Amino acid sequence: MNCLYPVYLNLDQQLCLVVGGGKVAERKICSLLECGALVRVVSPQVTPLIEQYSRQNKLELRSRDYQTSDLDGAFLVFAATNQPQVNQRVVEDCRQRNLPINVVDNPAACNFTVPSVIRRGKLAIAVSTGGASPLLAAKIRRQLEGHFGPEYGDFLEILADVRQQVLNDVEDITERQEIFKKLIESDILELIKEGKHDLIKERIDKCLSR
Ligand SMILES: C[C@@]1(CC(=O)O)C2=NC(=C\c3[nH]c(c(CCC(=O)O)c3CC(=O)O)Cc3[nH]c(c(CC(=O)O)c3CCC(=O)O)/C=C3\N/C(=C\2)[C@@H](CCC(=O)O)[C@]3(C)CC(=O)O)/[C@H]1CCC(=O)O
Ligand SMILES: NC(=O)c1ccc[n+]([C@@H]2O[C@H](COP(=O)([O-])OP(=O)(O)OC[C@H]3O[C@@H](n4cnc5c(N)ncnc54)[C@H](O)[C@@H]3O)[C@@H](O)[C@H]2O)c1
Repeated sequence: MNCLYPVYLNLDQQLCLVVGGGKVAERKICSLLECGALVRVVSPQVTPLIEQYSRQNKLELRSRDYQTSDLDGAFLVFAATNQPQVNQRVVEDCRQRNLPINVVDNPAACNFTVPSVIRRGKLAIAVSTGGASPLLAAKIRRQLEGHFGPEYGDFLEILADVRQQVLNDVEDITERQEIFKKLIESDILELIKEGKHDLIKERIDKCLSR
């Protein structure tokens, strides 16, 4: 198999279809909702959480077996039933319509897979093992969680603000790059971690001084 091509999708208001309503479907649904997707679930049975989200209108639930027309309007599709022949039918329907398909029981039939993800604000580190061992992906994710603490989220907020300011105010690209480099090499991350917020402004000003 070729190596997989990593991308980060903007799913805001995009319709994603999840076929199946068990615990694996629930995991995919939760991560889709977190990213602002519109979620349609087709499944005769669902977990209590999916049931609750349906009652709260957080997703559209079709409480029956999958049919091809459920794909109408979908941007991404997940086949997450415990019935291999149903999952296979969803795969074939998606191939016909040229829709991206993730199938939870057959990595070779997926044209995208879901990685294990660590998030710290705008920072998202995704781990994939190309389907070889999802459990190892999750273990590596937990190891990374220890290394990249919540301070990275705050640091990125600061960097994004200052970056905008620098893009507006500093015309010379080399000078801009030097400032960005100084910012990421500075001790601002440590200051956030140690709660020394009063020193941060001074450090930013120092990086901005020419
Ligand atoms: C990362 C994560 C994302 C997510 O799902 O959100 C994810 N699986 C997770 C957990 C997990 N999955 C499984 C177990 C039980 C232990 C075990 O069997 O190892 C656990 C552990 C648990 O449940 O805790 C079993 C399993 N998974 C797949 C198969 C089918 C097969 O291999 O044939 C089977 C066998 C089923 C069976 O036995 O029949 C297939 C896939 N699982 C993937 C992703 C894709 C490849 C990712 C990669 O490249 O690494 C891929 C190809 C398709 C896809 O689903 O996108 C999430 C961890 C999130 C986190 O904790 O951070
Ligand atoms: N990819 C992964 O991360 C991963 C992890 C563990 C297991 N798995 C695989 O995923 C499969 C699903 O696991 P689970 O624990 O969620 O299963 P589950 O038994 O909890 O749920 C199965 C769901 O499929 C639904 N379903 C059955 N027939 C259907 C149909 N015709 N149309 C629509 N929905 C239908 C059921 O209503 C039920 O909600 C397992 O069989 C296993 O092969 C994948």
